[in-house]
Amino acid sequence: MKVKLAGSQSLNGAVTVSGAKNSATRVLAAALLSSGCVNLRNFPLALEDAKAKINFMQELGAKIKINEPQSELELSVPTLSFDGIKDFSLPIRTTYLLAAGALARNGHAKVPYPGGCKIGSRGYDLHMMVWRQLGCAVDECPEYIDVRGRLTGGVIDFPISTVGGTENALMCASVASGETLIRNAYVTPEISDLIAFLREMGAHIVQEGSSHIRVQGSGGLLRGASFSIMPDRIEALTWIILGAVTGGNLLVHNVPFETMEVPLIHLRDAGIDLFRNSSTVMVSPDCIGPHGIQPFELATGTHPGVISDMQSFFAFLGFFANGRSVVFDYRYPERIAYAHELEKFAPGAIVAEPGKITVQGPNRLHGAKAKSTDLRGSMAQIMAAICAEGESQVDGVELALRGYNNLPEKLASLGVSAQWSD
Ligand SMILES: CC(=O)N[C@H]1[C@@H](OP(=O)(O)OP(=O)(O)OC[C@H]2O[C@@H](n3ccc(=O)[nH]c3=O)[C@H](O)[C@@H]2O)O[C@H](CO)[C@@H](O)[C@@H]1O
Ligand SMILES: C=C(OP(=O)(O)O)C(=O)O
Repeated sequence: MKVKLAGSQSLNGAVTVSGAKNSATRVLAAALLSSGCVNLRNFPLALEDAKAKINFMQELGAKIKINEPQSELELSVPTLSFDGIKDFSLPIRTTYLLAAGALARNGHAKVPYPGGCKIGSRGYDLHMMVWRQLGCAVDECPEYIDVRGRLTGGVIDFPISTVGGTENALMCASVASGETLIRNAYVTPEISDLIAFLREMGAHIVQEGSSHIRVQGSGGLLRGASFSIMPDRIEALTWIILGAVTGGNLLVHNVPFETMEVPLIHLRDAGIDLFRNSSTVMVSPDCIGPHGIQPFELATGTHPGVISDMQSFFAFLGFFANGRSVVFDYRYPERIAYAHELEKFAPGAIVAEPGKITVQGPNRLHGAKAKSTDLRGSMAQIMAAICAEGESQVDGVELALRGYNNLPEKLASLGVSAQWSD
């Protein structure tokens, strides 16, 4: 899929941040742990990743009713089995979270190999460790990972901060029999959302300080629940940065400020001062200080810092800064393919080396034809195309649609002229 955009556009009007991809896709899988009915609100139904997971879960046996106008879905799971699955190619990352529900019911899961964005080495050994530590046998078959056994409490000690590993451990431990201790757990805002949902379903999860979690397993399925997905901090940051550089008057609603303090401090240091109340921010030319956008240097890493998924938006912001900005990424040093495509809008402005992106500003961006390489990179290219002088085309934008709910509709409502086509 591609998008053609007329350049030099500003964003005007109001936009509401949708439910977070990195919470919704996890909570959806966690709903498989319930023997009752689960109602999910503020659910980003248009996300490609959500749609792919919903389809796969329906093939497994989940009954899912979608209420599109209300952004809600209702789910119940009379039976759950991998036996009828013919095609195990699932393009999303969090396939491993489909295991817990099946293990709790049948003691057996066939987990599609994890997909997701190609942003560097993305192992799955820690997931196998989780299942093994909780008493299961794991076998890497050609098409899927075979996991078999009765989930039993144990100790899981993560050697690194892992989002997916912590999520998998929490879900498996919640339905295991006995107690599980998760050491060096990594609790992001989206994982706090997952914990809140698991607790709504009756899970006994106690956080001991910031990195130990103790779970008293239920030894079986959990109860039904109703839950509202938290707003997406990455989407919120995207709108704020795009609004700041395009010079329109943009009101962004449903901003989870408490989850993005550090990224906002970096924006303030770069000369972008925001007018905000508890969950809304006004972005307009008045936000930019008298000396324009200031060059900056930052490193992405773990929360509460700037996370790797925000890297491309800061690189994009560097285009407009009065000098040289540097963005380091220690978690995904290979996440630079997009930068070569982004540079097409300002040839010579970006130097991308593993772990380090240098952007020389300020630039007037020119219309270009770019190719999406990953979700956040694709979005940064769309942002550049909106700002550039002249027409641009960004190919492969289904990658951006993996993580931006109703993106074409939201851009159109803000006055951005764009043609989306296959
Ligand atoms: C800690 C961190 O920054 N996590 C990011 C990671 O989450 P995601 O959940 O994809 O990855 P993890 O947080 O689990 O993994 C972090 C690191 O550990 C490695 N790893 C992970 C699991 C495993 O079994 N073996 C293994 O070696 C990965 O290759 C990666 O380098 O990518 C997502 C998509 O960009 C981001 O939203 C997350 O913020
Ligand atoms: C890379 C991302 O997601 P995933 O882990 O689903 O590939 C992302 O959200 O930027």
